[in-house]
Amino acid sequence: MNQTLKIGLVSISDRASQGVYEDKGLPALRDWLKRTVTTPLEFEARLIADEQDEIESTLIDLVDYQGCQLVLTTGGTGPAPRDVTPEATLAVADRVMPGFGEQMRQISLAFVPTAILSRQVGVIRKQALILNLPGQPKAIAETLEGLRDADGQVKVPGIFAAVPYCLDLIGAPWIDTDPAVVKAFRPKSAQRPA
Ligand SMILES: Nc1ncnc2c1ncn2[C@@H]1O[C@H](COP(=O)(O)OP(=O)(O)OP(=O)(O)O)[C@@H](O)[C@H]1O
Ligand SMILES: Nc1nc2c(c(=O)[nH]1)N[C@H]1C(S)=C(S)[C@@H](COP(=O)(O)O)O[C@H]1N2
Repeated sequence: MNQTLKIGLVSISDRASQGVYEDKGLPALRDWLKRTVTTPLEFEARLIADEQDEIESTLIDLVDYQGCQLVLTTGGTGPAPRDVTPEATLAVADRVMPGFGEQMRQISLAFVPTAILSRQVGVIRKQALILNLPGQPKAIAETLEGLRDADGQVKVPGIFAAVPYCLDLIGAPWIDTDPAVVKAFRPKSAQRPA
């Protein structure tokens, strides 16, 4: 039996948190994960404003008190004065994982030239991997899943391909993915017999 992976989902948006528009971040994150991860999942979701203190306390609560092993944020990664998600994420980090931000910007350039405006970061805090995704709801699937050509061949791998092995290395529960969405990559030595 696979253990349940506990995932924190954080939508960071001034307007969605005030009810000016409907939040599409949390449903997009939840739907994508449900159709991709084939092992048991449990979610803790939060919708908050672009306030650095609130983002930091939410991340600390999800990791330290709720026991999440993976936390995905959406929103607040751009250059506008109220975009402070990367600062809050770095403030609670034990270690930075620069490859995630680099790869997300690389993937996103295949979709929009403004990809370089996202300052998104990936970090580890205690037992958890925390990843910032851009706020555009469509950017969630784009960055996690990557880009395919018309024949369905992967042109740019999404970052989620590296998440299962990263979770193994930090002691989180084993997860499997549907290869039709994302093929998880693990080195041979880390694979389980089929
Ligand atoms: N949680 C969300 N739900 C629905 N749409 C969103 C959400 N977050 C962002 N968007 C959409 O993506 C666009 C770009 O996102 P961005 O994070 O830059 O928003 P913003 O301009 O900082 O505003 P806000 O923080 O009020 O959402 C927004 O203008 C909005 O159309
Ligand atoms: N995959 C993807 N990445 C993207 C985008 C997008 O639409 N798709 N939008 C870009 C834009 S326009 C901005 S300003 C930055 C930061 O967005 P955020 O402030 O909503 O996090 O993400 C960028 N990265």
